[in-house]
Amino acid sequence: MVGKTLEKGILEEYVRGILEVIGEDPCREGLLETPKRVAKMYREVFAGIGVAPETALTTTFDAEGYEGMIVVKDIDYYTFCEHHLIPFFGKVHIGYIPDKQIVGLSKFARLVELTAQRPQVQERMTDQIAKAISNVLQPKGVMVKLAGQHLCMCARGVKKPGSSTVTSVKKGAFLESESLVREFESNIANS
Ligand SMILES: Nc1nc2c(ncn2[C@@H]2O[C@H](COP(=O)(O)OP(=O)(O)OP(=O)(O)O)[C@@H](O)[C@H]2O)c(=O)[nH]1
Ligand SMILES: [Zn+2]
Repeated sequence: MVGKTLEKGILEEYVRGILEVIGEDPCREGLLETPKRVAKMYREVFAGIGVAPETALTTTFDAEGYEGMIVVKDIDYYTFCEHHLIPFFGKVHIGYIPDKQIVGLSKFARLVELTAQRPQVQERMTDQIAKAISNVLQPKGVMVKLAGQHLCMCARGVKKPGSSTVTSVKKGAFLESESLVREFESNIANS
């Protein structure tokens, strides 16, 4: 984890260095506390590095024969693009069909948070969420969809603020049944 591998003060020094090389004066009043704040922020937003996504999925219950689809949608996420270290953010939608186990609903939001707390690409984050659910619950099927706005495409570079990226991963029954995919899509479209 970030806090463990970085000696105290090193991150602050690096941030001060960046301020210097971009032509700023790290000693001016407005920037004096900035290295400390940025170091604190990095410890917070990258706290998931080295932590297995599966660890978010505690508190499982017996499915008690429930055979329907469970959809948790519109889970907000904010993460950092690993190419530019600026945010991308959006919504996660998760659907699964349990076999023997279900999980506490809030744990999906915890799973999303944990996968977001590391430098990411949207495809990998989608995959990590689907794999963790698959590994822990061994459901009949799972589908995960992410919508993302990448500041590296909006605020710099190609500068296309309206663009968004959609990624999805299907496992098990969702790979075999178009109607399950349609049910998932219609659940996330309707509120
Ligand atoms: N597939 C994928 N690409 C991403 C993601 N986040 C950022 N990228 C892309 O990563 C690429 C990095 O391209 P490079 O050519 O190495 O970097 P760059 O010169 O800064 O590229 P531009 O963004 O085109 O200015 C860019 O095309 C980004 O749009 C992501 O989550 N998934
Ligand atoms: Zn980027």
